Amino acid sequence: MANLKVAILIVSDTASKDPASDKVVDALTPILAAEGKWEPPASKIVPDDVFQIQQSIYEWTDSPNWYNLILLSGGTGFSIKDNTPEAVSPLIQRHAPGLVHGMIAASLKVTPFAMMARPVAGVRNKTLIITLPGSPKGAMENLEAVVKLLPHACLQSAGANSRDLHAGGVKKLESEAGVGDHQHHHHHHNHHGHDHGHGHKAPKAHTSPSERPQSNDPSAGPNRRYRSSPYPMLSVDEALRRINEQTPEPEVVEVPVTTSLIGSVIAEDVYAAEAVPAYRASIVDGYAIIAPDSGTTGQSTKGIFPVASIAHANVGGNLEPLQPGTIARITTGAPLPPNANAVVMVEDTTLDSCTPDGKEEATVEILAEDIESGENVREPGSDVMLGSKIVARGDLISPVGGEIGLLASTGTKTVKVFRKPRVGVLSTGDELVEHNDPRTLTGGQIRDSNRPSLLSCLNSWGFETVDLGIARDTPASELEHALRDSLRGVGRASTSVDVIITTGGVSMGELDLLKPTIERSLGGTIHFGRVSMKPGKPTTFATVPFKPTGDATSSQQERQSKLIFSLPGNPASALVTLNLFVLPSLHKLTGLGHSSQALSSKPWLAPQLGLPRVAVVLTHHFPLDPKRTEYHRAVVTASRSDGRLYATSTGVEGAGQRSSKVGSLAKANALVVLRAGRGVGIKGEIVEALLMGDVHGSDTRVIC
Ligand SMILES: Nc1nc2c(c(=O)[nH]1)N[C@H]1C(S)=C(S)[C@@H](COP(=O)(O)OP(=O)(O)OC[C@H]3O[C@@H](n4cnc5c(N)ncnc54)[C@H](O)[C@@H]3O)O[C@H]1N2
Ligand code: MOO
Ligand SMILES: [Mg+2]
Repeated sequence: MANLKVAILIVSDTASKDPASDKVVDALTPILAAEGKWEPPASKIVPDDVFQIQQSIYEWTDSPNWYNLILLSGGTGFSIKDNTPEAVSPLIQRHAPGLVHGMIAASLKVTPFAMMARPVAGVRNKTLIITLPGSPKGAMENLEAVVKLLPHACLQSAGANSRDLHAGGVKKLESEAGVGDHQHHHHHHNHHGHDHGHGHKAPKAHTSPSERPQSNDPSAGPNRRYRSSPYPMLSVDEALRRINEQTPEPEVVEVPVTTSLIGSVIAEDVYAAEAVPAYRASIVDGYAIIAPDSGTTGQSTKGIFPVASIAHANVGGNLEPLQPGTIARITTGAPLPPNANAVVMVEDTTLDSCTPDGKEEATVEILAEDIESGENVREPGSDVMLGSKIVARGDLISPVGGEIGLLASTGTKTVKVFRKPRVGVLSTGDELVEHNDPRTLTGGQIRDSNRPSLLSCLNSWGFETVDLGIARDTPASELEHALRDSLRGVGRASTSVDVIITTGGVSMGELDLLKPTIERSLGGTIHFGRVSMKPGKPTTFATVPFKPTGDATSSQQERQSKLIFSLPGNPASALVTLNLFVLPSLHKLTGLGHSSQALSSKPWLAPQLGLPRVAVVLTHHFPLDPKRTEYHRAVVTASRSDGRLYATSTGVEGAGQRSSKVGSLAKANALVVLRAGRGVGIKGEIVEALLMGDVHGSDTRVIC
């Protein structure tokens, strides 16, 4: 069955100028067709340009419309302009040297020049990527050497679940993610022309700017940096989906019951080890009596009775059984004496006589006549039954105190919870100065406001944080070392962190080093590098492989891959994206959202993950961004007169909502979600908002 998708990328300056000159697509197509497993190939031609090669690969591996196999042809030789392996290697997550050996071995049987090829093969996401020589003959020989293995390799790379390969869901996902400049180039070229083979051209200096190949290698210098971002622009929904997909399942730890449990999620049902109350207890202050059994009629509880004994709440030891015709004074919570079966409130009695010394009650008159057996008595286990489930897997230990109270009341010593993630926060940039540095700022210096604002936000959510300080842009290795150290738990992070949050350095500047450092130096995978939102467009999310050190038990505590959220440097952008993207991931790591995951087709939107979403009424016009969804900072109040929530901007005029203005978040307790569009969100309109803080009531009429 032909259901595997293959794309061919021709890398050739010549063919990119004259598509008719390409012969490779026509040479490879029949070889694939003969296998009967491949759809007709998509193809595209790009010049020997790292940026364009990588952009094509991203489109075919990182979009919802991904391909099973990418074959690149050309640019694998030794000539100066041959840079296909350099473009492909950083994007490969798992290398496949066996395929490389297989291809070279096959070529060596034909020509010793095979040693001059520099092929690369491996997997990115679910896609197998293989580079082939640029000559049609060489490309055919190499493909033939491995073609039989490819369907199996591709299915395994895709998780061997071919059902979700290209089923209907793809189109749906695509339309959800389909924002911005994401394009497809699936046309098939049937052109003929001369060979654009590799390796035998005279080296040529790239003197004119347009000929300089672009590169994601920061050491290549500013004149070779990307001039448009290679990262597809995702919708917020697709970005959240990828974060959820990459966030590992939470780990289980056993911890003592203390107040530090607050914010933890229970990992294993807890059953009451003790009944509450453990004995028959009085609910009121009064007198324990022997009331007639229910059903018996005509027997009044009214009358004068001697007070035989006293039961206090803190009583120890055994109580004397109550004799018929007598009553026992008792306090709230105290155990009933044996034989007693009801308690009459002190308010329903009068003192009849005292002891001779005048200090004690001798007889008491009960005024109530219809007290029934069981009245004002808590039976053993009637609050919490012995062995009953008191908290369940997935329950959050809230700061309200109810769950901690239940655990404490039943004498629960330890509980199994999901380990809360440890989060490191790193600022990046040469311009940054500690916020409390006493010196006057000079030149382009900026006070580091992101670290304090992000750390305080994370702490308010109850996560353990590590202040990772500032990493300078120069030398570039400082950033790499800061990231490595915090993953390994050395330096400022004395224990390794689970999640790293960085700010700054993710956009298009020549010193914006986060993306290349993660991909090239840490071998990480960038799951997205741009999101169609305002603020926060260059928000970047990556995972980096992590090898735990130490013994087996400690390795159980460690995750195999760690998450990096590289947020934009602009202070408002950093704080908004922390709220929007990082919180749902931390919630999932904490064990939230599990129960609804099974029910929902969109687990990343489970109500327990991230900020609460509510409907608010706009109290004035809000300007809209024509292209990007805006997360407009606002104050939301609850009207006491109509019970609705009202949103007022923290500033719409001038720089009001500018990404550099962290003050747009001062006093804000909500992000109003304004879908891209023309004009304004109209006063009175109801829109979605994400609540960041407490909502207070308002007496004033907010909207007239
Ligand atoms: N040519 C383009 N330029 C920019 C684009 C674009 O698409 N094309 N995107 C813009 C957007 S949107 C944003 S947001 C910023 C993101 O910038 P970076 O993440 O690369 O951050 P930096 O360049 O390092 O810094 C930006 C800005 O923020 C200040 N900053 C950085 N760290 C801190 C901190 N810890 N505390 C306070 N302020 C900080 C920094 O000094 C800069 O002023 O890029 C646009 N450019
Ligand atoms: O996307 Mo940026 O955060 O607007 O300034
Ligand atoms: Mg920048």
